Amino acid sequence: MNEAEQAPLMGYHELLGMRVVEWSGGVAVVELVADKRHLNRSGIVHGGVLTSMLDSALSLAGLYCDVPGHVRRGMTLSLTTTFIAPAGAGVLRATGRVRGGGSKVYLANGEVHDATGELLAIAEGAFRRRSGSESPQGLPE
Ligand SMILES: CC(C)(COP(=O)(O)OP(=O)(O)OC[C@H]1O[C@@H](n2cnc3c(N)ncnc32)[C@H](O)[C@@H]1OP(=O)(O)O)[C@@H](O)C(=O)NCCC(=O)NCCSC(=O)Cc1ccccc1
Repeated sequence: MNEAEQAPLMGYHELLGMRVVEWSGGVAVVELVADKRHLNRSGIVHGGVLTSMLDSALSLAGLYCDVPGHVRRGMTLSLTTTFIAPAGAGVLRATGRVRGGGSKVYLANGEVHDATGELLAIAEGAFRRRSGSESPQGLPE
């Protein structure tokens, strides 16, 4: 991915500080540098931050578009997150992979690791592509 492609994809990404750092057909990787704004009262990263990262990585894994100027859009139907270990401030990395599905609905799973490689959370979900976003060519932005 080039630098332009790493720009925040949407206002919510910008708000949380998420960046898409890898994206190809069936796989997406989202990173966030957690600081004190992402922590809960116990001083660990709020589970909603990890869930947001997983929602983005898993959904984007099924929305990769290989045509410049085109985009594929989708929505989350369900997402289940399991929190494995507490996360501190620092680099967090969520990876999502498409595991199956059809032209509209797809199933994905993935996980969040910290910079040491510790597994923090896992998730699986169901997602739906918008009409016109079924093929990798997508639609004009
Ligand atoms: C849509 C459906 C799953 C029903 O499906 P069907 O039986 O097929 O029903 P139907 O034939 O009536 O067509 C439905 C029409 O409804 C529209 N539309 C509805 N919702 C949205 C929407 N959110 N965004 C855009 N459009 C939406 C849409 O135009 C569609 O028409 P289309 O054919 O595409 O042009 C229903 O249960 C529902 O609305 N669930 C709520 C889903 C939801 O809000 N999820 C949470 C937010 S997702 C998120 O933030 C995570 C994320 C991060 C990064 C990247 C990507 C995602």
